[in-house]
Amino acid sequence: MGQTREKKLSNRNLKSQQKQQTGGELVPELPSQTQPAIVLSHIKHASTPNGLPRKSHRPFPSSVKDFISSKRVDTSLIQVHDFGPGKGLGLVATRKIEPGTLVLEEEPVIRLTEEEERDSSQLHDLLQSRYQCLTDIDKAEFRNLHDTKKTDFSPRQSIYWSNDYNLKAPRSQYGGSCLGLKASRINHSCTPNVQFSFMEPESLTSSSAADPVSAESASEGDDASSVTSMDHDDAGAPQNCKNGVMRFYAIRPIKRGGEIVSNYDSAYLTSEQRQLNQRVYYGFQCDCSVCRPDTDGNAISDGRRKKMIRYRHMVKDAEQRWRARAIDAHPRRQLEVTSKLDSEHTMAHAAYTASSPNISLSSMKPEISSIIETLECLVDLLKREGLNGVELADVYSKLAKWSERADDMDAVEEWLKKEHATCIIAFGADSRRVKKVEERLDLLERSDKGKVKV
Ligand SMILES: C[S@@+](CC[C@H](N)C(=O)[O-])C[C@H]1O[C@@H](n2cnc3c(N)ncnc32)[C@H](O)[C@@H]1O
Repeated sequence: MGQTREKKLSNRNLKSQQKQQTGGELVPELPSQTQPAIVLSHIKHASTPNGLPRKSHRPFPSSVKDFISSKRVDTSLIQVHDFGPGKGLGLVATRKIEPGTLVLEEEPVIRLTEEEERDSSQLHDLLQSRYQCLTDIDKAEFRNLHDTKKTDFSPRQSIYWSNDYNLKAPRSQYGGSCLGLKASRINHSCTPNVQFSFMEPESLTSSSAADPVSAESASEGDDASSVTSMDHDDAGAPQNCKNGVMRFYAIRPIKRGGEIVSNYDSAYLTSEQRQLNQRVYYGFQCDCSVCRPDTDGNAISDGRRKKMIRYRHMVKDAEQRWRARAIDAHPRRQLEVTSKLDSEHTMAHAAYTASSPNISLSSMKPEISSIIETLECLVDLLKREGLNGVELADVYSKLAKWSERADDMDAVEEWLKKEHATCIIAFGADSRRVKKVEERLDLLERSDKGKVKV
């Protein structure tokens, strides 16, 4: 059934969607080096390491160490390559890598919570003290990392902000950022072939060692975030093992010698917007296949991205209208299957029920169908752009939610299954997001595809 529907969806005429209204954001943007690079001077690299960067000798907190060793990441899959002046070092595949392969997993050597990041007066001292805790080998590796020479910052901070990954997510208790010595060598592409995710340390000790939902899905329809594409587990407080684990899963086939690339920014930007961000924040000009100006690839991709942005706005607007109506009509009576597990968002997800006196399903059906079609078009565009990671998973999640609103429980199951398959590839079968989708599928099964009363 899935195949047939998928085919049907991808053949839909996109034109009708273009006429619809626009709105806000959908997917939280990806890993990011968030601080602006004001001036870029010549970047001096460490001499090219032979093979992978040296293994960190920093003692891992035990649960992190056990977790990482239990994953058996094949560290021979990637090696450092020098791309020369400008781009500098990067990671390349030593052999063909299939989607769903865990390409890199490491504990960040430095982690800052959002609260720590906020206090700029303390940041210099804080980073200095975190740096001082590193082993001599890690200190040397840190000093050799790429430095965009951010003029407003001390040298340590400049290196940190040139290489950190943003961990902000709507439901993350800690947020902030982190820096991994190996992950820092991953270059950017607007069509990434790996998906970044992050596991808070407490999730590593639980039986379902897991990670979180993406910032996008964590907000379930609250598309305001622009922090993209993370799997983020944030329950409980980091105590003994405070740094968590960074993971990068292949989301597209990577050929032998192919570069490992992640997206530093949102996928929902035109090439002009991306280039501006890259210049201002990261100090480079991307020359990936969809960025090279005056090429067919660039023009086609830009056309798709513009539609993606518009459709995402349409969905966000519809979500806001839905919530406003649902909360007015019936604040707490029912949770949707697709969001039942997001207890924090109970109010926000209170939705239409047949018993609701103020909303009639029939009056909303045309709007619901239109949003479902818009989301289906978004799936098609994301696939054409090769954006097979969190962006795709998040749109499947929304399709399940809107299908439930349409009372089409067969479709809910179908979309949840697609989200499940996508998340296994992008975040790993043991990820928290995969577990959450499995719980939703179980719930659906148990409720015999009916709605679940709270
Ligand atoms: C996190 S570092 C990545 C590793 C870095 N190339 C190195 O030598 O360590 C980010 C920096 O790498 C360079 N970079 C990353 N992606 C690039 C791309 N697609 N094209 C050109 N330079 C890139 C930029 O200088 C950017 O500020």
